[in-house]
Amino acid sequence: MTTSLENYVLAGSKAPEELFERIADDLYQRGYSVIPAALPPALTTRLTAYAQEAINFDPAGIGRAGQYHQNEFVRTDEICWIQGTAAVTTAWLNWMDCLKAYLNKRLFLGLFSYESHFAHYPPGSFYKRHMDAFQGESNRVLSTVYYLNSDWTQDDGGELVIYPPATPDEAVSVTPLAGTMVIFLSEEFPHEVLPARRDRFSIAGWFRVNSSTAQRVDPPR
Ligand SMILES: O=C(O)CCC(=O)C(=O)O
Ligand SMILES: [Fe+2]
Repeated sequence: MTTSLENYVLAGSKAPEELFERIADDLYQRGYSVIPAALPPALTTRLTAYAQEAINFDPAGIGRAGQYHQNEFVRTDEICWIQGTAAVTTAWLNWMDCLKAYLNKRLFLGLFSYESHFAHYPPGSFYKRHMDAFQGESNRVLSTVYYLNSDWTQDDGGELVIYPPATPDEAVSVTPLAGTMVIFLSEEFPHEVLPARRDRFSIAGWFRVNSSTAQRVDPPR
């Protein structure tokens, strides 16, 4: 009998405490974490197939609601926001929700919601060096990237390069191989995506704190 993916993440097993602890520890010590084979392999396989076969992508833009625009000098990927309407995306959101609960308990981060999108970088695409959030301007606290590319080799390019603020010369380069998860403090780490020679698939996401005010209510995505 096959267990459904929702059950796997919701009830089939406990949250992977050891893994979550390692992420919490990395974030506390140095502000970022790179974890190979992070999710259950069956879930990674399903997410990979879903990204490559089941969704329609739109060109990505930059900036927030009012100032949103497309700029192909900065980024040339295409994206699709995740709503959790399929079993496989529900399982993804459940896993990230478990991580959110753990990080809140362990590091008192006060994370409130999580938003994420699939991304597709066709060959030659890139995302120039940027920050995901600027101090005081955004409620994005943690950035996450999860890769969905089987058999990715160094010759395929498409590395994520993150620049630790204390040691900008010691850039960290991550191969976007399926199963690798990267998490970093959104306001601290400039980063970029180098051009890839193959189609490159991933899920980019952000944990946010609640910044609802009397004027504006933060929608949980
Ligand atoms: O795909 C990646 O490696 C990073 C993507 C990214 O930086 C973003 O979407 O903001
Ligand atoms: Fe980014």
